[in-house]
Amino acid sequence: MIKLLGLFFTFKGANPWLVLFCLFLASSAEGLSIAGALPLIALATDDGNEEQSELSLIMADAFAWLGIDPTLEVLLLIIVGGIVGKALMTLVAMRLVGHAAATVSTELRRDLVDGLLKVRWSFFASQPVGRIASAMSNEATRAGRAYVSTATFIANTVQTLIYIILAFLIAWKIALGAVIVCTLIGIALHRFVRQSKRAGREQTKRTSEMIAYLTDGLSNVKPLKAMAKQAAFESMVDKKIVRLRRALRRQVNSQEWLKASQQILFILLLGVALWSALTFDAAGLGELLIIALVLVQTVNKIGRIQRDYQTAVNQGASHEALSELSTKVRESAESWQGTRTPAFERNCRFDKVCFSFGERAVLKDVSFDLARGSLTVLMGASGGGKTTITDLLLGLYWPDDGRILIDDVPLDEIDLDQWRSRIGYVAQELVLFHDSIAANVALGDPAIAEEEIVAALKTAGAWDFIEQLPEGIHATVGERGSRLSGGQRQRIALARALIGKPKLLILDEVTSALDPETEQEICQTLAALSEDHTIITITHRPQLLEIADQILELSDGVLRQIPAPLPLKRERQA
Ligand SMILES: Nc1ncnc2c1ncn2[C@@H]1O[C@H](COP(=O)(O)OP(=O)(O)OP(=O)(O)O)[C@@H](O)[C@H]1O
Repeated sequence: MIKLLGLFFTFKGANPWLVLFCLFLASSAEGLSIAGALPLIALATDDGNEEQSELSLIMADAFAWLGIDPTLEVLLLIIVGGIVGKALMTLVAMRLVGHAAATVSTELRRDLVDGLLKVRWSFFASQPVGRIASAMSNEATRAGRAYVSTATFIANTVQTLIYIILAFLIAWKIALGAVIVCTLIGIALHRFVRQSKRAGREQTKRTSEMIAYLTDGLSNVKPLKAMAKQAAFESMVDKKIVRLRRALRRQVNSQEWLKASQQILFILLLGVALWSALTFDAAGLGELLIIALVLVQTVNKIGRIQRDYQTAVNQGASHEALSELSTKVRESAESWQGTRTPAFERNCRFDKVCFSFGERAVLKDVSFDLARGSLTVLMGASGGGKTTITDLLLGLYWPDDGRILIDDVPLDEIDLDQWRSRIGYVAQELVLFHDSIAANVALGDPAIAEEEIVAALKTAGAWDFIEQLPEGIHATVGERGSRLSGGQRQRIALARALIGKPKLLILDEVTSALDPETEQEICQTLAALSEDHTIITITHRPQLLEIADQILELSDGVLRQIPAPLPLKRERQA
């Protein structure tokens, strides 16, 4: 709760003091209407002889000072005006809170996305994507609600404090008794608040687990359907749904138990108080009404504070979880000291590079050169470390030993953003966005013109099939590119890599899903591209080997060079 209060008072863009001021005005307006009710009760019950409360005396003085006669109409106007004023000022305050809450959710989401895009590559190996999806959707929304609940808690606390002051002025003994008994009841019922907090944490965790599992399942829906494994998947999802239901039930139970227990204990308190007043004091009707007013309002307001507190801590669990994830993301941020601009005029060199994943040594003293304008084919057994070499080249991992040099400048002295902006990359696992072909090629860069997209698609050998689509480059590719064939996806991914006119092209199995004819076309494209670009491609396909300037084979972490057949490029140049 302290964190939520801190958030309320320190969140940038919110206006907590203005909110508090509006709430203060709202409570004062309500106080005015209560003060107006006292003479009205006296008028209605004709109890002019009864002992006047402190507040009644203050009101009488105020009327005398203002020169107003406290007639029925004036008093009704004060009561109604006070309540209307309270409603309007509360509306202003809670609108401010609502806007701030929306900003809280937005900022948490932005903060998370910003952090995620800066995070070390290895972070993604340890986090299920669905966990992040859940944080972005469910947790951010609940965190915004937690802000509103905290504001409501503060609003009602302010109103209750002001009300208690008034209650003390009306009938201090009854007010004091009510505050003491309500506080004791509050302490006794605090276990329901703790339960709700635990249920909130559980709910956040279970929702996150369920979304993570569902996201993974839906990206594997084809094999699940193909092998009729939906039932097994469904039963796993169902288990997660049931766990979430349990957490939700616990939350509702604790909320309802608190409400019901408060109502029972408070009505008992009221009953005992009224019985005592009637039995021992023989109070008049007016006095009884005042006792009832003070008691009912005090117990209601104190009870409401506890329920608001309960809601805030329940929803605050999501804010807590999201903040923890954001901190983890920030702590995993990628950092580099390099500031030099990579020229890449001559070559890129691996110099005795060693790399391990934990105990597993993946690369042992790997050395090779990528000469500018050459095409290198990297081959070797599955799991041998080929992708790891390209990951090291991208600066996603760093060598345990040895160096990577760009024109003799160590990679760790180079600004990695600048280096990566010179690279075109096609990953082994092709995932396209559920968007148009154009958007998939431009990757959201508005500076890229349509003609450039078309040119890149033509170079990548994708134009033939796109031309036949009624919507052309504006056709949607479907979820993860599901409306396209594997080969069509590869060609779009190649166009995406080519669009930035990169100096270095890194292609991980870029022709694996192509028919021999298209592969031949792509090989010719790559051979032509390698006159201006440097290309390193991971493959096992013989066609690519035929056009390679250099063939490297990785076996047991050791790299060896295989003599390249007469390259087409050299043939053409001859
Ligand atoms: N994030 C990681 N954490 C731990 N081990 C990893 C990680 N990534 C890869 N490995 C391990 O490193 C080794 C090399 O993986 P890499 O992906 O480089 O192989 P590859 O030659 O590209 O394989 P393939 O041809 O099957 O794509 C594998 O044994 C793999 O299990």
